[in-house]
Amino acid sequence: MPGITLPAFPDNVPTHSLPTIDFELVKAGNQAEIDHLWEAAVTCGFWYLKNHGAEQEVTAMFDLGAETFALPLEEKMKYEQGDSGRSCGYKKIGGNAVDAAGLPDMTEFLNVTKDDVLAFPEVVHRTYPSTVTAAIPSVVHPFVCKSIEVNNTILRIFTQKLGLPEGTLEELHARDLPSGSESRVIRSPPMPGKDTADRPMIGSHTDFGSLAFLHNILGGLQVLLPGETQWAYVKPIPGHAICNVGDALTVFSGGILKSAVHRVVPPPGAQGEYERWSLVFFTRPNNTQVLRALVEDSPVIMESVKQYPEVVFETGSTAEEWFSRRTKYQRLGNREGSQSWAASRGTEHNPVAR
Ligand SMILES: O=C(O)CCC(=O)C(=O)O
Ligand SMILES: [Fe+2]
Repeated sequence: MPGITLPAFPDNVPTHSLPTIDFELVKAGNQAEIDHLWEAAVTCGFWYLKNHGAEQEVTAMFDLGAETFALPLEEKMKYEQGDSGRSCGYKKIGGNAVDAAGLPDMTEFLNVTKDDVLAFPEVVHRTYPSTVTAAIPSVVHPFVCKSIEVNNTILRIFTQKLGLPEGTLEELHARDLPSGSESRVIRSPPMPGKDTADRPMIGSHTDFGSLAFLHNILGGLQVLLPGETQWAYVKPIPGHAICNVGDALTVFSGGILKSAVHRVVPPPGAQGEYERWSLVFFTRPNNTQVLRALVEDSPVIMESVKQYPEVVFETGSTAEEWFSRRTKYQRLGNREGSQSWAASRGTEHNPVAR
């Protein structure tokens, strides 16, 4: 729970030493830091981001999450995301599978779309619990705007580094066009002494969209970096966000940007005695954008695609269809066997993304 003293992250578990990028330097155009960011994105697909300037907005979102998750389950269920493939709204603990066998997840989610927040009080996709509605202007809107600023700065750099015409990735993630971009607050109950491999709380996955701007307090996030076979934790560092590349950027870039597989397991050591909270802003492409490598727009991407003849970068899916399919088949309400898990997969099978 935010605001109380928590045990330290243990020093005897395998932990990634991810690169740390200074957002202030990146924003100011510091070439060495921009190169550092690029290196992280094309190797690990994960990095820490410091000096992002969103601390206050993050704290306010955690408070809103605590207020909302404290509502009676019956009230929260009035805003359930449902089985149609729509992500926005509430997801109860156990609503999703974490593996092909259909083991239920151990997290509750509150997903609020960028479109509903920016258009408020107009409703674009759906309504939310009263706590959220009351806080959209003062809490959710500032968090969404800060997150968009951070992620769009990164997209601008990727556009340049990929040799794409100016504005390309920013236009594919337009602030004012409908998309699956959303903020997510996550809470998991304490799980003391659980064997981590047996009991993921969020199953192994690649992110469905383009970029995640993640804030977590306790450990539990584990990443399988490209080319590695051993899971290792990402240790939360106060004031540092964790950023990662999702499937859509891997596809647009013809495999240059890496969408790494990750999962959430119970917090390690004494941290397992506590509730785990995290907050994410996901930037996802415009709904109508087809997910395919941008080969016509960049010789660098064209070359990359040629290097991976076994990988299909023509998904034949719009961003909306991709997102909806993955969301839908994770839901236990849609489960018909292990093929449902397979239907929820993105680039996890893809040797470039791994
Ligand atoms: O809670 C975390 O640390 C990660 C959550 C995550 O990977 C997701 O929601 O996609
Ligand atoms: Fe994720």
